Amino acid sequence: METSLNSTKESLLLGSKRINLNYYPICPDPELTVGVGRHSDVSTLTVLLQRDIGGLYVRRDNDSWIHVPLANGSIVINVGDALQIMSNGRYMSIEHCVIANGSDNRISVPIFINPRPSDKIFLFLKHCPAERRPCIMKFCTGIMPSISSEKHLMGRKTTDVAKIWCHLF
Ligand SMILES: O=C(O)CCC(=O)C(=O)O
Ligand SMILES: [Fe+2]
Repeated sequence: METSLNSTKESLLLGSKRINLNYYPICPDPELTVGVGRHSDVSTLTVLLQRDIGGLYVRRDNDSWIHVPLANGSIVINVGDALQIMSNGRYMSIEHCVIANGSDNRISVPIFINPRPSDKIFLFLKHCPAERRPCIMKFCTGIMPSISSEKHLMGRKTTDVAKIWCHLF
């Protein structure tokens, strides 16, 4: 079956891209520092390139974390908060963190693929079974970076705060 891509939807999913270059200097006592604290990305998807050093952990449940295995030349794809919102939780954003390394410098290059800041994102209703009521109906992605600041998050995920904020729209 041939399906053509709707360019309006494409820009909602992938309309803006940002690349970060992360450098984590070697740390003699990694226990005493934080590489990157636990968070989920506000993106639709994040494409992550990392050197063969390791240190990226993803959360499995309340108490356990999985060290993302390193495969030569592989990339990691993280589901972000925007996709969680648009899919009404069918695809959940993944909480992750980075632990500093005791024996080598670490470099990573995340490419964040996002809706454009001016976009309002909705869940795609036709992909939402009738029995599952939407948690977040409409959401202006321009405010996501401010939600994800520590002040507003207070230990919660961006999507949890969005459930409260969305009532303002
Ligand atoms: O350095 C990494 O592997 C991940 C960095 C990260 O999670 C981020 O920049 O959002
Ligand atoms: Fe991240």
